[in-house]
Amino acid sequence: MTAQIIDGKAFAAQLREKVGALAADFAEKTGRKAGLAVVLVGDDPASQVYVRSKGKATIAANMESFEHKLAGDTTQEQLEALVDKLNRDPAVDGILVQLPLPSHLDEQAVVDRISPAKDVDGLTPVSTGRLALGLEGLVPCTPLGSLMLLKQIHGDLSGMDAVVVGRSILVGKPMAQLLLAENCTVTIAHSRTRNLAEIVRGADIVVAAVGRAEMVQADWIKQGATVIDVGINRLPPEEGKEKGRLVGDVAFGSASEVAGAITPVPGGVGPMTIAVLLRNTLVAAHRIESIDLPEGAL
Ligand SMILES: NC(=O)C1=CN([C@@H]2O[C@H](COP(=O)(O)OP(=O)(O)OC[C@H]3O[C@@H](n4cnc5c(N)ncnc54)[C@H](OP(=O)(O)O)[C@@H]3O)[C@@H](O)[C@H]2O)C=CC1
Ligand SMILES: Nc1nc(=O)c2c([nH]1)NC[C@@H]1CN(c3ccc(C(=O)N[C@@H](CCC(=O)O)C(=O)O)cc3)C=[N+]21
Repeated sequence: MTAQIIDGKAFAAQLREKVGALAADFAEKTGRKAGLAVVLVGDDPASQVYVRSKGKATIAANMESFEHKLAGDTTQEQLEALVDKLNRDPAVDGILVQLPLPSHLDEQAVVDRISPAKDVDGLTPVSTGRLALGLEGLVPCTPLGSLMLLKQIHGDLSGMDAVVVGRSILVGKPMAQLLLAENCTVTIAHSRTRNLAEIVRGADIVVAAVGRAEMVQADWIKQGATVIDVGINRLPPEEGKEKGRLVGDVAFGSASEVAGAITPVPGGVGPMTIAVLLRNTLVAAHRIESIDLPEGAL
């Protein structure tokens, strides 16, 4: 049996369509488009993939896109000054600072500076705290997009055993919170975990968010399990090619012989991240303007 390939690209296109229509209504009601500002410092490869896909999708969804590409040697003061400016800018409803930042910068200090009202990445202490408390708020895009895919496949996730590999503030931790809120029994694994293969083998749902090309092997996967591959890794280019292939954190070819359902890379979680980012920007814009979104619209 080969696994169902979860078509994140198609699901994301549907979500972007809905967001785009609601964004057009928003522009009509307020006389302005919802705006998303993206800040990229330096040249992290996964971030470059992200920026490229994002600008176009934002415009196509009837929103405004503001891109700020800063040099790798940008100072903490310069970056914080930009965040302050975006916080004050009435054309900006969402602020996303691409992570990781170059190592000389204090990531948490930059993130803490983002106005919680514009925190479309769900990374500020206010957003993470609200998620942990089960209060509504802006939820990190990749975990929320991954959850949408899981719910589409399974409906109710209650009682399922979920293993999240990775515990970053951007993916692993909020993913675990969302699965817990869906009544999964959640295990969070990381670089110090012993017997990783064995732990993953117990899972009905595996979320791999590590950043290591094809690390999760087929014989780690329980027969029929659902595998969500968050990883975006660029392999070294083959002979005569300029760019290497994009692969996930799961050995897709062999794992898809064992899994019940699996997301591909590309075409899985990545497009969902962008669609949810647009959704979050629209949600933030409505809150900023004190306008209700239609009930259950997104
Ligand atoms: N598809 C998408 O939309 C997105 C994709 N990504 C991609 O997802 C991946 C993860 O991103 P992110 O969470 O930000 O990465 P981070 O580097 O912040 O976190 C990686 C996590 O993996 C853990 N880890 C590292 N090595 C191992 C190992 N050998 N065994 C078990 N755990 C390990 C780390 O453990 P420890 O905490 O102990 O160091 C850490 O918790 C990257 O490839 C990134 O590019 C990210 C965001 C969105
Ligand atoms: N603050 C912050 N938030 C993030 O969400 C964030 C970040 N920083 N830093 C970088 C990572 C990476 N990331 C991706 C999102 C979508 C694709 C994506 O659309 N991928 C396409 C591939 C497109 C192509 O092939 O070029 C796909 O998987 O199908 C990739 C990568 C978000 N990240």
